[in-house]
Amino acid sequence: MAATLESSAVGPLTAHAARLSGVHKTFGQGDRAVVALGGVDLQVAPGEFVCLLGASGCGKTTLLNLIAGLDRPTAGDVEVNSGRPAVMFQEAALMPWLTAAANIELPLKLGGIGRAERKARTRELLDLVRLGGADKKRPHELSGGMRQRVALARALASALHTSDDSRPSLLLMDEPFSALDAITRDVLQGELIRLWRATGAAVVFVTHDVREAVRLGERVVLLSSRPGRVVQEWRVDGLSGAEESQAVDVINRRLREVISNHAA
Ligand SMILES: Nc1ncnc2c1ncn2[C@@H]1O[C@H](COP(=O)(O)OP(=O)(O)OP(=O)(O)O)[C@@H](O)[C@H]1O
Repeated sequence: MAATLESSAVGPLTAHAARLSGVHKTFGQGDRAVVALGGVDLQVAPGEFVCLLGASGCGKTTLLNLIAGLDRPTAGDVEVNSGRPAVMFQEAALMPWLTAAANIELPLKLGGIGRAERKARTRELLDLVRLGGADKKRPHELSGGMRQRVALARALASALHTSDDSRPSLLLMDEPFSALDAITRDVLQGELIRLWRATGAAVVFVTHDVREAVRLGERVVLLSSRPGRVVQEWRVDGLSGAEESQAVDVINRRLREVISNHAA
């Protein structure tokens, strides 16, 4: 993929879309302090697809918020070498009064892109997420899966078109498919892989579903709970069907160990 090949030309100092070094995050103070992250080191290469996996409450969302610049670490460094990262959440969070097309167009408008280019890019993105015929519909007229497609197109609009072209795009996804039924989730996972290949954006995808992490990611990063730390990583790209099932078993076992250690 082009973005992967280009990464070697970027040079060692900038060969990452995001880099976290010794990141700590504590909420509150004194007796009530919650150490959400206790020293996280993580690098995401340009164009890489990384899945963050962990039990509920282990700090996945906190980590994503830090990369997005929505919050600051208590200690450590978060470096992001991309345009403004785009974020996609579990709920589509669309503007209810705007059509599907207008929701996708909004970040382009806010990014100061001219009307003709905006319309053309929106049309391309609608086609990319296979919603060409639903452009004039408002969110309440769409199914949950369609709303997530609009949210995906909007995130891509924001990641790809407000970023300075010399820097890689970064898409941050917080359990974006977890509220969907199994069939719609399966379809959208396939779409996401297709879009990721087509755009070359780096993706950090948060999930607590091991199967989803292995299917989507090139790398799966397991976090421990309270404090959240990187426990183990696996490369999971290019696996055959049987190897993929094996990886799911191994990672599931390790996830259960991490959860039971925490509970003990
Ligand atoms: N603003 C906040 N104030 C206080 N505590 C917080 C705040 N945000 C998160 N926490 C705590 O930090 C820890 C990590 O939360 P976070 O939402 O990042 O976990 P998560 O892994 O995303 O969870 P889930 O999978 O359930 O969404 C939790 O113990 C949570 O209660």
